[in-house]
Amino acid sequence: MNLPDDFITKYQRLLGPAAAEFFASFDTPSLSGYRVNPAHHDLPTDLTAPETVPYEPLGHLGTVGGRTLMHQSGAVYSQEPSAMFVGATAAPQPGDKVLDLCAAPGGKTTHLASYLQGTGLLVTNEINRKRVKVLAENVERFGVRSALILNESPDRLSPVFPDYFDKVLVDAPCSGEGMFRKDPDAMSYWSLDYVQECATRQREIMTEALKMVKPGGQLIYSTCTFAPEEDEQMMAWVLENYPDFHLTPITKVGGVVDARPEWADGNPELKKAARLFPHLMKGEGHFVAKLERDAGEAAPLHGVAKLGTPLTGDQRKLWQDFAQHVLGSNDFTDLVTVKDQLFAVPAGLPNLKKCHVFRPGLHLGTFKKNRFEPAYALALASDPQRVTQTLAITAEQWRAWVHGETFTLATAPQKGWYLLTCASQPVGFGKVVGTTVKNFFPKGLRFTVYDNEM
Ligand SMILES: C[S@@+](CC[C@H](N)C(=O)[O-])C[C@H]1O[C@@H](n2cnc3c(N)ncnc32)[C@H](O)[C@@H]1O
Repeated sequence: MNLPDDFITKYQRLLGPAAAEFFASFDTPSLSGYRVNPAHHDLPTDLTAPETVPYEPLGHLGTVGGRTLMHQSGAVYSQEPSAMFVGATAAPQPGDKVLDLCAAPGGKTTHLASYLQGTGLLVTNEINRKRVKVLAENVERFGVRSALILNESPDRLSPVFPDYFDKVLVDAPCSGEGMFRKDPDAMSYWSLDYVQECATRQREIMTEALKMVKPGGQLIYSTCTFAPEEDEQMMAWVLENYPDFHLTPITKVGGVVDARPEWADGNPELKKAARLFPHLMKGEGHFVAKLERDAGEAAPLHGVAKLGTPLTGDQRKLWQDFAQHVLGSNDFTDLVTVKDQLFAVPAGLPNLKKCHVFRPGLHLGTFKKNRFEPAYALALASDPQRVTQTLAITAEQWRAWVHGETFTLATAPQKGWYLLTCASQPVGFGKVVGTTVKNFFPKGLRFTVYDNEM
C-alpha cells in the first residue's frame, strides 16, 4: 500500500524498530467480523461456530452478506473486530442511562443495546442529517427497544442532559488511519494538518460530552486512528483540564496493549487507555480510553420531555386489540402518537427543548382510519417465541418478501396480521387474506436476492 510520506516519517519516529511490522500490516488483508444479536434464538451454527473475538463473546471473525436472512432479520451486525473493543469496554449494565454521542451508522450503538437488553435508556445521537437515517435503519434492524434517536450537535445536548448519563460514549470523528487498510480512499484526505483539525473538533465535542456524565459515571472515548494528537494527547488534555475525571484501567487481551504516555505529556496514568494495532491483534486499529467522574451531586434536571400526543380512546383500543390478539402481550407502557404514528417512548426524560428528535422511541405502527398497521421496527424487536400469531415462511418465500412481492400459502390460516419468521428469525409483519400474504416489507429497504446468494 502507498502510505503517505508524512505518515511513514511520523510512525517511523514514534514506533522505532516496530514501525516495519506496523507498515507491513497495511499490505495484509483487512479483517472482517460480525456480532450476533443476543436477543435472537436458534441461530445457525455457521454463524455461531467461527472463531470468537477474544474480548467480545458476541463477536466472531468472518463476513455475513448484506442481502442474507441473518442480516435482514437483525440476527447480526457486521463490525470489524477492533471496533468491538469499544462496546466491550463501555459494557453498560441493564438499566443504565447511556448516551452514544457520535453514533452513525450504529455499530457501537447496537453493541451498547445488546448490553442493555432492552432496559434502561439509550440516547443515540448523530449530528449529520443523512447519516442519522442510516443510524435509525440499523437501530430498527437490530430490534433495539429502548432508544431515543436524536439529530443534534453536542453543544445543544449538554444543556438538556447535565450530569445525566451513567455512560457516555464519544466515538469521535477522527483522521481514520485505522481505516487505511480497509478503505484506501481514507488516505486521500489525510494530512498532518487534518490530524490537527480532528483534534480541535474532538476537544470541542469532549467539552460538551463531559458535562453530560453524571457524578460517578463514565465516559468512553474512542477513535479509529493511531495519531497521538487524537488519542493520548486528547486524554492528557482532559486530565489536565477536568480534575474531577480520571482514567480507569481497561482489561487488555488478544493483543490489545497499553497506550503510550511518552506520546503525550508522559503522565503514567495514560497507560490505562488501550491501543489496538493491526500488527499486534486481529483488527484494523483503535484507541479506547475509559474516564470516570468523581462522585458528587448532580445538577437538577429541568422539565419533562414531551415526545408526542397521548392516544385517543379509539387508538388505545385498536392498539390493545392488536397487542392482545397478535402479540399476545403488551410490554409497552409509555405510548404516544406523532401524527398517525404510534411509538413506545422512554419515560422520565428531561425537557428536550428544541432538540431535533429523529425517532422518539420504538415505532409500533400506524393508525389508519379504523385500523392499525404494525411497524417493521416492532416486528424486528419482537421475540417470535413470545408472539401469538407467527407464520413460518420458507427461504424462497423470504426472497419474495424482501423483494416486495405477495406470496401464496398452501392452506389458508385465520385472516389477520402475522409475525413472519424464516429459520426462526423475525422478518416483518405480513397480512394474511385467504392464502395470500400481503407484502408490508418497507419500500425503501427492498432488495433482490440472486440465485447464487441463496
Ligand atoms: C467514527 S464515526 C461514528 C461511528 C459509530 N460510532 C459506529 O460505531 O458506527 C463519527 C461520527 O461523528 C459524527 N460527527 C462529525 N462531526 C461531529 C461533531 N462536531 N459532533 C458530533 N459528531 C460529529 C460523524 O458524522 C460520524 O457519524
